[in-house]
Amino acid sequence: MSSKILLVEDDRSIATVITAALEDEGFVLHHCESIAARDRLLSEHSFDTMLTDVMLGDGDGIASLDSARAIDPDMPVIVISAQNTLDTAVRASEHDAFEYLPKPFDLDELVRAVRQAAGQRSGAEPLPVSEGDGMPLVGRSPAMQGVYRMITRVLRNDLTVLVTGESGTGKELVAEAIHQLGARKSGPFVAVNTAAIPSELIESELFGHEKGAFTGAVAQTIGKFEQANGGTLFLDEIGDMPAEAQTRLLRALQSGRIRRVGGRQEIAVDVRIIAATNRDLAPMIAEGRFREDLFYRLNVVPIELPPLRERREDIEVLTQHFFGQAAEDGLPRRQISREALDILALRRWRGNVRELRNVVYRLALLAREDVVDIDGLNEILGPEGEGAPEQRKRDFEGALQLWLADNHPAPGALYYSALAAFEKPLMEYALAQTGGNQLRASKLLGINRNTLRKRLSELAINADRFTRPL
Ligand SMILES: Nc1ncnc2c1ncn2[C@@H]1O[C@H](COP(=O)(O)OP(=O)(O)OP(=O)(O)O)[C@@H](O)[C@H]1O
Repeated sequence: MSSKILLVEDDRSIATVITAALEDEGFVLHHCESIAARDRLLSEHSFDTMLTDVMLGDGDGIASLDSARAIDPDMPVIVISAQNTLDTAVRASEHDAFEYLPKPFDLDELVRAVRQAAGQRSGAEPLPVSEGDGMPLVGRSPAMQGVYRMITRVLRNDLTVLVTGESGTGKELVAEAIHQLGARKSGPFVAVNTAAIPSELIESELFGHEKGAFTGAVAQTIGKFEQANGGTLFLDEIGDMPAEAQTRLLRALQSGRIRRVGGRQEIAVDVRIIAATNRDLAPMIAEGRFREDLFYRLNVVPIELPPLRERREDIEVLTQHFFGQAAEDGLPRRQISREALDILALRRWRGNVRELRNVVYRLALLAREDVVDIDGLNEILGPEGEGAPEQRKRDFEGALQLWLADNHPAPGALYYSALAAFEKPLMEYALAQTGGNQLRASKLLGINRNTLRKRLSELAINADRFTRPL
C-alpha cells in the first residue's frame, strides 16, 4: 500500500515540485498551506510522514509541532526550511524532527528521506542509507545538541572560540561549521596545525617573513594570519605551541596586528580565531608550559566535544553518513544490517569519529555483500586491537574484585548477587543500544525475548527509559 504523506508548504511552486516528485515515486500526497489546515487534516486522516516548511502564514512549522504531535505522536516529521542555519537544525531536532532538509535541496535527497521516514514508521529493515541534512556535523545526541547550541551563539559575532576534545572528535569540523555558517563565510578559512610545524618555523608560518629574515628566507612570505584576513584562522593543537610563539600569538591577539619575522612594520589583520586542543590545558598552565593569559584570550567561548563513547546513539547516523561519503568517493554503495550496527556501536572508539569513518570506509571497500551483516563485520574488523581480549579480561576481573570489596554479599548469595550486578548494566547497555526495543535487545544479547522481559522486571529495569525519539 502506498504511503500517505502530508505536505505543509505555503509556497505553491515548491509544493507543486515536491508533490510531483513524490507522486512519481508512488506516494499519495495531501497538501495544505497553514498550521490550522494541517491540524484539521491530521485529525481526519492518518499519515505516514509529514513534510513541513518552517515559516508559515499562521505561525512557525517547528514551534507548532507540539499540537501536531498531540494528534499523532508517532508520525515522523521532515522539516524543510530556507533558514539554512544550525539554529533551525537544532530547533528541528529539539522537536524530534526525523530529518531536516535545508532549501534548496536535491529532490533525490527528499525522496530518500521520505522513503526512510515512512519506512521507519512501518519498521522496515535494513536501514536505508542516509545522506545527512547537508550540515557539516552529523549526530543528534543530547551531547551534540549542546555543541550545536554553542555554535549558534557564535555565528553572529567574532568571539574567539576554544574547541576542546579528544583526537578525532570533530574539532576541526566545528571550526569549519562556525566559519561556513557565520558572517565570515565569504572570507578564507585557514587551518594551521601548530604541532606539525618545527618550533623554529612556527612564527614565520603564522606571521610570515621578510626576504633574508633568516637563512633560507629567499623571498618575502605571507603568514597564515595575513592569509586568513577577512576570514577565520583555525589554530589546531594549540597546546603544543612553543613558548616564544605563544607570546607572539598573545601579542597579535591583543593588538589585532602582526609583524612579519624580520619586518619592521606592524600590519593590521582582521581574523576570527578558533583554537583547538586535545590536551588538558589546566595542568600545563600550572606547570608553566602554557601561558595563562593566552588561555583566557582564547577561551572566550569554550566548546567541548564529547568522545564518541559518550554519544553512542550517534554511531548509527554517522555510519550511514560515512557510507554515503564513501560512495561519493567512488567506493561501492553499502548498507549495514541493524544487528551489525548494534555490534559496531559496542566497540570502544578510542579514535572517536575519525576511527569510525575509517572503519566504515574499510567496510565499504572490503565487504562481500551489499548489506554488511554481523559475519561480514567480524570478518573485516576482527577483534579490537592487539592483546585487547587479554586487557579486557583484566578490566573485568579488576571490576569484579572492586565490586566484591565494596559489596560483601551475604554467604549463599554471592553467586546470584554478583550475577545480577553484572546482568543489570549489560541489559541496560543492550536497551540503550537498541533504543529500548526489547526484541532487538534480546537479539543483541542472544537470549529469548521472554527471558529478557522477566529479567528486566526482576532487576527493576524500566525499558521505557531507553526509548529514543524517532
Ligand atoms: N559530527 C561529525 N559529523 C560528521 N563527520 C565528522 C563528525 N565529527 C568528526 N567527523 C569526521 O571525522 C574526522 C575527524 O574529525 P576532525 O579532524 O574534525 O577531528 P579533530 O577533533 O580535529 O581531530 P584532531 O584532534 O586529531 O585534530 C573528519 O573526517 C571529520 O570530517
